[in-house]
Amino acid sequence: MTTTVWGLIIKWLIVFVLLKSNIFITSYGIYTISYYDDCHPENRPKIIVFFIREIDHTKHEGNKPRVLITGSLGQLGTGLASVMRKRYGVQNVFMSDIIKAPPNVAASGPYVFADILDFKRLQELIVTHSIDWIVHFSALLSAVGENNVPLAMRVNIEGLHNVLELSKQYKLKLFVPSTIGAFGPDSPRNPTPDLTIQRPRTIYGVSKVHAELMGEYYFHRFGMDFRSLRFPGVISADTNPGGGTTDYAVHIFHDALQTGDFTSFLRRDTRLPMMYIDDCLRSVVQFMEIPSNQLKQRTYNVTAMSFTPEELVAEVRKHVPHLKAKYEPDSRQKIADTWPEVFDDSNARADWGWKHEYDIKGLCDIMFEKLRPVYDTDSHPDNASSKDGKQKRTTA
Ligand SMILES: NC(=O)c1ccc[n+]([C@@H]2O[C@H](COP(=O)([O-])OP(=O)(O)OC[C@H]3O[C@@H](n4cnc5c(N)ncnc54)[C@H](O)[C@@H]3O)[C@@H](O)[C@H]2O)c1
Ligand SMILES: C[C@@H](O)[C@H](N)C(=O)O
Repeated sequence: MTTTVWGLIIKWLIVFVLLKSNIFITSYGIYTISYYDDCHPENRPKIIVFFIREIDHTKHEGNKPRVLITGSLGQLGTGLASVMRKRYGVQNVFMSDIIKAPPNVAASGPYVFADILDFKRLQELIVTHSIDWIVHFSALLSAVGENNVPLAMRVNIEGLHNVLELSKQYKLKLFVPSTIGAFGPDSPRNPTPDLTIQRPRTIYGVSKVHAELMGEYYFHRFGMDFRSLRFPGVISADTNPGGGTTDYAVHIFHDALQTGDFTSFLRRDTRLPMMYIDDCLRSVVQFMEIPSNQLKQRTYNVTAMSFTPEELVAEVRKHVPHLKAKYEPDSRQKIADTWPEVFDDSNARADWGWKHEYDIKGLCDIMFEKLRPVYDTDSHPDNASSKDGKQKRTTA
């Protein structure tokens, strides 16, 4: 007999022994199988992969997860959809939001309307498209939330309740990002660990602590696979920030290239944790693919660097030496003064191998590499985006 036939016989003998010994046929075993079912193939133990192949009932291309991203037209969603589509297949990742998608996004893969406050619509999408994971990005950020507290309560709190209930009902894996804004003036600020006092002073922060606690409750009470990462300020070139306290760290790059004049809305010495978007998106994918039993917590801090506006100006001047900078703190200063200065993400690094790639120098290099062509080649400064879809600065 050939080696292949012997291999098959040995494999089936192993399955037979496993079946006989009930290792995977208990209710726990079935749970384990469905759990591994939505893992990336590389992360699956080999025997279970083999066994799943025999009983696989999913119709998804290559057994990849089907993902719904809410609020996907914001700063983080478009990039995450692109990363996940490369990994899981274009047709397996559904972008959704309440605004009309720009042509480049509409042409890039499935995009659907979904108001996070509309439970039935979300339910319909989950059932129709056989969704396995939700990445819940819809939110009003810190500064915008303070300007419209009732709306922030609806979107950030009621919206969360909808995705929690649906994830429980349909046994989905749910990712909800949290933030440095989930801490407050009573938290240790340098460094801020995962587990400490959380008494935020913004509706945004309060809604994120609520999300962390509700998600962890659903995990312990119902076994729902809830996961959350607390992000620092995220800095991106391809998309604009959505109205947060850390937005100055994106504005500076556009201002340096557009006018050479930058006004920081935070004081020169306000230190905040930050991260380049590629690190942020990589952390989401890596974290979502870690087997559930390897996670010691459901909510982890992640970060890459911490700097002040003055330190960022110094680094940006290495690329644009003529940059003029002023510091005119506004209402966002009060928020920043209550947030962590340095984030302790040692648990994420130890438990699931989180590692950032971009420090402040790497961040500035990549931001200028991406944004220079946008400002150099486009002769229409009022256009919000260049021909390749890269965004010019549009927010105040
Ligand atoms: N960007 C950051 O620096 C940062 C840092 C920490 C955490 N986060 C979190 O990551 C997530 C994504 O952040 P972002 O920067 O992309 O936010 P963003 O403000 O850029 O985008 C939020 C999106 O939510 C959508 N939205 C608003 N109301 C909605 C509704 N009723 N139904 C559906 N969608 C609605 C908006 O249209 C928008 O596209 C948020 O939960 C945010 O709290 C972001
Ligand atoms: C830090 C983060 O949550 C967001 N960029 C904000 O400033 O609101």
